[in-house]
Amino acid sequence: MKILNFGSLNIDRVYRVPHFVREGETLSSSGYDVFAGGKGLNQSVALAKAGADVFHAGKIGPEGLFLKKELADQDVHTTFIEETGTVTGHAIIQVTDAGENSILLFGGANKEITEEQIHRVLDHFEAGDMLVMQNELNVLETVLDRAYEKGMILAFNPSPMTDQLKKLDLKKLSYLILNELEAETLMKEKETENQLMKLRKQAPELKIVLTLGAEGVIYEDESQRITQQSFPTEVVDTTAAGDTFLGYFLSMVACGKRTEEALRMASKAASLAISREGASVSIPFLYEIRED
Ligand SMILES: Nc1ncnc2c1ncn2[C@@H]1O[C@H](COP(=O)(O)OP(=O)(O)OP(=O)(O)O)[C@@H](O)[C@H]1O
Repeated sequence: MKILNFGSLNIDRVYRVPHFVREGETLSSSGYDVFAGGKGLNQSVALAKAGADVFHAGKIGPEGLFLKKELADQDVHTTFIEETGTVTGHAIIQVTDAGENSILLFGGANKEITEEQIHRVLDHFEAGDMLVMQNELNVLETVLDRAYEKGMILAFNPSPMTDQLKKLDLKKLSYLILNELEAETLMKEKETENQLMKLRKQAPELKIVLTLGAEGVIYEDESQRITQQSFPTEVVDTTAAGDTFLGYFLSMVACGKRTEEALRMASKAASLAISREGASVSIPFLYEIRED
């Protein structure tokens, strides 16, 4: 099965800080690094490192060419990444000594995807292929609709969460992969059980993957619920924990693994990513998480 990830490509500028900058405060950073990032890029890297045949579609500006190379180096197909004259999407990331992160995003070229590009890309995919999307492009619904019409399997990660997503038709999706905060905002509901109930009511056949940070993950479809505990680790940098989880989970699903196994592998991979600094560079390879 081919996986198309129509997603964001960002330059991550990571600053190490004692605490997040407060209103009116000028704070010195004790460290600075530049990484390839963006939820889209991270998820493509995770999918590829987990062994999937993944094609990334998106847009970059002139200073973002290295992002394409980084993806190609990880065996992600990059022919559907187009170049434009505007600034590449980028993120200013603060990472505290406690491993927490806060992120300021500028969409740049990620917000310039055209209808023509969508057509050009989707022409190369067919029924049974998987589409993965996050919420960092300007064209979410158009891509989802076209891919749905083609009979592709739709996996969506409502991140970052916006009001527009509350109107999304969840019935078209096969997989909804989200964290606690996203579930709370999307369903306007604090309790996990109520969130799941509301989601199921809106989309009875949806496969829900609700990640709960250190508490693990709940998977639910129309016939079963599976819970998977997280693998305890030293928290160094939580950036890309969710992206690592998603990439590993979907890659395992795409290659026919049982859901329990996919959840376990994804949790292990996310735990390892958290124990390392950075975003895409922290995502482990399959051999690192294979069980003896
Ligand atoms: N402290 C932790 N220890 C071990 N595993 C963790 C921890 N935090 C997260 N994980 C693993 O990563 C998965 C995804 O985490 P989480 O629910 O925080 O996603 P997220 O909020 O999308 O992540 P992020 O935005 O930080 O990338 C969890 O289901 C769990 O398996």
